Amino acid sequence: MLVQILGAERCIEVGTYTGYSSLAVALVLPEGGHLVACERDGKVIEVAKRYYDRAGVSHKVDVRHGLAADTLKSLIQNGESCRYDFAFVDAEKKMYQEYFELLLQLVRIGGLIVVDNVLWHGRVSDPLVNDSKTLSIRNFNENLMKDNRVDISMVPIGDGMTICRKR
Ligand SMILES: C[S@@+](CC[C@H](N)C(=O)[O-])C[C@H]1O[C@@H](n2cnc3c(N)ncnc32)[C@H](O)[C@@H]1O
Repeated sequence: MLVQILGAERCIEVGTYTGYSSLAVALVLPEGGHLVACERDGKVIEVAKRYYDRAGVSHKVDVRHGLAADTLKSLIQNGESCRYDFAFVDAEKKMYQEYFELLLQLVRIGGLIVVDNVLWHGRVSDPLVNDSKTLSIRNFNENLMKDNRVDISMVPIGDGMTICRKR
């Protein structure tokens, strides 16, 4: 829905797994739309590709096998800064701040970066839970609150999702 409301044509997904959320994006992209799907696990990529084929959206999805941060850096190096409308982050939790910094370069002003699992099953608000993933997401959330490069809205449904709009 966010992709449709935004009229997005160029999107990025960080963490694709078997393709559920990327398929949701690809299905609402216009025919000439483009989704870069970042995934490190070759086996799940094969599953995702089967679903893209079955849904008739393979021509819209550019699957990049490898570490997502490397893929995002290569997009920046290829001159694609500010050329994306929408990004969805759903991969390695300890890397959220780094993904966000890279995506902030790739997304245009007014574009969205949507970050999944920001409540981390409630652990971020429990001071007794201090494992490394929880700390990373908690710090990421705290940084985002003070970040004047974006407007944010934390949506407390499911495992929590923060919508960030680049200023
Ligand atoms: C929660 S799943 C993604 C689910 C998917 N977005 C969906 O909703 O259908 C997270 C995925 O991120 C991938 N992943 C984790 N760390 C990664 C990294 N550093 N680079 C690329 N992919 C990564 C995992 O292999 C896994 O498939």
